[in-house]
Amino acid sequence: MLTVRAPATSANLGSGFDVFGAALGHPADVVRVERASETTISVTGAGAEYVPTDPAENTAGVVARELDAPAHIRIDKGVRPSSGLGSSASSAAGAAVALNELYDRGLSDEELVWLAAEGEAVVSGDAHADNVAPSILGGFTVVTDGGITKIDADLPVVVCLPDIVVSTRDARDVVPDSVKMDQLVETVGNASTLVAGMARDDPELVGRGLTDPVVTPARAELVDGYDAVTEAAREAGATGVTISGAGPGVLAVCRHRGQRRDVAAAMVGAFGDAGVDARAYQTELGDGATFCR
Ligand SMILES: Nc1ncnc2c1ncn2[C@@H]1O[C@H](COP(=O)(O)OP(=O)(O)O)[C@@H](O)[C@H]1O
Ligand SMILES: N[C@@H](CCOP(=O)(O)O)C(=O)O
Repeated sequence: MLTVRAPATSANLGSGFDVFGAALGHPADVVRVERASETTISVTGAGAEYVPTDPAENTAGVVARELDAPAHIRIDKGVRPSSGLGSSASSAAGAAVALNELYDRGLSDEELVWLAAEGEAVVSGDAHADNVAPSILGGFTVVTDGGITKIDADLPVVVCLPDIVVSTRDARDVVPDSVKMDQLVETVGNASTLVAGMARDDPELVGRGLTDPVVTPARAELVDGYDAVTEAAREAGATGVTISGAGPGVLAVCRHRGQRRDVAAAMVGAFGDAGVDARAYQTELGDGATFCR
């Protein structure tokens, strides 16, 4: 039996829709695999009751099928589904890394990213790889058709998760079909600023680069209290705030680790004022999938 811990992730980071992603120090899914003649799946942990155990519908089961690696797969969810924290991607990433080793397939990390993205296609309708890439590789990742670039950034963050559900599939439906030239120029500028910030471990630049004039405003409507939470996080010192992935999680970048407590309390409080229960993860950019003993 093999066990892999695959971290939660925050995709998009505002200006990098379907391109940017970051691995979080916590939470994470733990995926255990054992050779079998047919794939079976069992799920425990956060939101387990909402995760399908039919291998054709579970992202980890799809990975096992694509890799022709049947297994008993046990998933302990640290990442609640429909969170905007790459819940479905963590299971896909963990399964891809674990099954590649279990069956000695010899795929590279980049090949595993494209394989795990096939699992994502069953839940969101698109094989977007911006969650599975950081969950496998760690750090901050840039995914394009041409390949994957990784930066090992050191960045304190808070991710606040309200007690509401936004499915990635629904949140993709509200993304505008086209952008205006001034929006394109602003997005390219912000995305470039963010990448420079990641390369320099500079939270001011990363925070500035989170701003996005197209996708985030459209999706903010799906997250009750989003504007107030954003303002509260900024007042508590965050350098920038955006929707994590497709939401409803909200990501805030902090100047230093000691600031995370105040930012987390401000965000949870603002959600509370909007009548929404929430919890906050005080974390940082972290490692990709790792084998456990
Ligand atoms: N292994 C899995 N873990 C979590 N969700 C899964 C898994 N396999 C399939 N799903 C389905 O994926 C959906 C959640 O994925 P998604 O909407 O992308 O949320 P998130 O933003 O947390 O990734 C749910 O409908 C869930 O049933
Ligand atoms: N680029 C995707 C990312 C979805 O992330 P998730 O954590 O909400 O699954 C999108 O924005 O649709």
